[in-house]
Amino acid sequence: MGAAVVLEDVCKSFNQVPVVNHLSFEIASGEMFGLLGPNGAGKSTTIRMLTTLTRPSQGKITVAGYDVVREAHRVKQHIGVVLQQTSVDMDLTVWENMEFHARLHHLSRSQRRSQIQQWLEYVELVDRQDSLVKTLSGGMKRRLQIARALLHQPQILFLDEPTVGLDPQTRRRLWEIILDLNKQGMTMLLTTHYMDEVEFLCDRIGIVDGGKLIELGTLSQFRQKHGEGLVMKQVGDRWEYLFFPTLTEANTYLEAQPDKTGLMVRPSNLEDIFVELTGRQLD
Ligand SMILES: Nc1ncnc2c1ncn2[C@@H]1O[C@H](COP(=O)(O)OP(=O)(O)OP(=O)(O)O)[C@@H](O)[C@H]1O
Repeated sequence: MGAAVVLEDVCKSFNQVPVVNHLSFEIASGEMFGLLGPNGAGKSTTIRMLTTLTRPSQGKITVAGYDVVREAHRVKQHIGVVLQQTSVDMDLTVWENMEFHARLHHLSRSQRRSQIQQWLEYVELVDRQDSLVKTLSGGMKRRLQIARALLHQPQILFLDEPTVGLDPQTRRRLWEIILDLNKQGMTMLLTTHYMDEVEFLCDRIGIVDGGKLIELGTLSQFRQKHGEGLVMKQVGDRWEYLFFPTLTEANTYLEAQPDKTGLMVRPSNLEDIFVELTGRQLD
C-alpha cells in the first residue's frame, strides 16, 4: 500500500522560534498512526500543517498524494479533521451543523440527507438530531465532530487529542469508533499525550518532544530496542529505570542483588520508554 501522508524535513517557526523541527515520516495507507508528545511538543502545529491550516516554514508535505501548499484544495477533499477545540456551532442543532458542513462540501440535496442520516446513526446521535449543540455532553459533541468530518467520505482522518477531557467510558466509546473506522480502511493520524490511547489504538507511534521526532516505530519495536525487561530502583523519592533486553535478564539482575530493598521487576511499557527518552513523565 502507498503512503497516505509524507513529511520531508518539515519545519515550522513562529517569530523565529522553531516549533516543529526537521520532521520526516510517512503514514501508510490504512494505517493508524499516533503522534505522542507532551504539551507544547508541536503536535497541533503538525496536524495544522497536514490539514492545510498552517503552512510549513520549510520542507514538503503530501497528503493523499497532493502537496498541502500547492494543492490545498485537493487535500481538503480527501481529509476529515477533528481539532482540539470543539469547533461546532453551539446555537445550531445537531442536524443543522451537519447540514451546514455538507453544504460546504457541495453535497447534493439527496447526498446531504443520506450522508447526514448515515453518520448520525453511526455515532449514535440520531435521537439528538434536533437538539441544540450547546445541550450536548462533551462526548456527544466530539462524536458530532467526527460525524461531521466524515460527511464527504474522506480517505484520511486527522484527530487532534480526540479524547482530552472526556470520562473513561466516553473515551472507550470513542476508541471503538476510531478503531472501527480504521478497520473499514480509513487512514488515521491522531495526536495525544495519553500513553494508553496510543498503546490501545495505534499501529505505529511517533514520539515528539520539542518539535523533534525522537522515536518512530511500533510499541514492540520500541520495547525490543530499549529493553523488554525493567528493573525499577527507588532512589530517595524517585525511581531509577534499568532496562534489560528480556524480562528474564531483569530478573537475573534482581536475584544477584544482595539487598533487594526498593527494587522491582516488570515488563517495560510505553511510558517507561517515553521517560527514558525524554527524562520526563507525561501528566
Ligand atoms: N500561532 C502561533 N503563534 C506562536 N506560537 C505558537 C502558535 N501556535 C503554536 N505556538 C507555540 O508552538 C508550540 C507548540 O504548540 P502545539 O500546540 O503545536 O503543541 P502541542 O504538542 O499540540 O501541545 P498541546 O497538546 O498543548 O496543544 C507551543 O510553544 C505554542 O505556544
